[in-house]
Amino acid sequence: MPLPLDSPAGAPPGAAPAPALRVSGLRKTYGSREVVRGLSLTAARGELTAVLGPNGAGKTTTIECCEGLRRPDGGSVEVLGLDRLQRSSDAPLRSRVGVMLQDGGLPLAPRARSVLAHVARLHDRPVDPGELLARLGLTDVAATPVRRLSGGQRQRLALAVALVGRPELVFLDEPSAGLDPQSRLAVWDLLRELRDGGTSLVLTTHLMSEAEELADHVVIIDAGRVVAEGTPAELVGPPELRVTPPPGSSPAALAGALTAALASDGHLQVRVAERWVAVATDAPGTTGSAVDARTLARVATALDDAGHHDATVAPHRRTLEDTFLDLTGRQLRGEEEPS
Ligand SMILES: Nc1ncnc2c1ncn2[C@@H]1O[C@H](COP(=O)(O)OP(=O)(O)OP(=O)(O)O)[C@@H](O)[C@H]1O
Repeated sequence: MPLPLDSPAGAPPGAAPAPALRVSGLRKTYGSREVVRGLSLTAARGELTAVLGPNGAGKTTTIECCEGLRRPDGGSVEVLGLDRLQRSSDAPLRSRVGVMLQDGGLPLAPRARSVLAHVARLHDRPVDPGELLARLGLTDVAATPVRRLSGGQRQRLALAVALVGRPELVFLDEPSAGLDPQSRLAVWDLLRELRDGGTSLVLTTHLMSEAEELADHVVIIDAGRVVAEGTPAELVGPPELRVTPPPGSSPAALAGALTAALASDGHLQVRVAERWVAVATDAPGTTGSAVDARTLARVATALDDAGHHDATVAPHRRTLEDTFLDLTGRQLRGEEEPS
């Protein structure tokens, strides 16, 4: 059932509005520990921006500074063109920005329907609460007190609360954490629909699949700093072949042979990893997720010519996980990926 979630309230007419969010040189210290260390990012209007990073990277702290819930120790935060650090911005932003907190932040005693209806009444042009509950699969528990809802149901109610005022910009902190795969896909569909209707969304996640599936722009953070940003395709890079030497042989010798044999092709890059050699191609037209047949044939011939008949060659579709590993030497994931 499509919901009239598009055309956010109060979107300014005319050209070139300020970005949805602009963070510059953000710093936040807890005690003597600086957990956000000069972080800068921009989220464009009408796009879904994902702030991706491992547990403890500083995602929640950053987003809470953007929501006005935490005061940074340094830097600036501009939300929909307004200085978020000025108290005078609180009132104008309240109706234009939706916030979904990581722990839900919901009152526990009232029924789910009453919570949403109450928030709807605070807005000029709310989405119909009943439709929103239905869309998020909460109709059956509409009369249930919040304290009796499951974790996933509370999570979806918190999302409904963030969306009911038809905000121009929505901040979502780990929106699909704790959801079963079916609910997660329903939430993803809703977020895509909002984005397609012109709403700006900024979400934090440590699920690389969530960032890859949903985001127009991904900002990867680690230890309080931005380590890379771009579209998922830019960050993931071209597809590659993984050439693995037989057990006991080092990939370095294989990489040397492949580098020499493929040097004449400026589109092929050879990179040695711990257990394999990666060959990537950025030849024009390589936009798919698989290495083309010509590159595969070139690599096979190069291996034969160099006498490495026992190496195995397999295509590898890179993910943001690979990018994070390349950048930091560590794994990104800490939670199960959706099936
Ligand atoms: N109120 C606080 N007081 C002290 N330390 C804090 C506080 N809030 C967060 N931290 C610490 O700051 C660091 C960054 O936390 P933050 O919650 O911002 O990271 P995160 O990337 O959102 O992690 P997660 O994915 O686990 O939520 C962590 O080491 C955390 O323990």
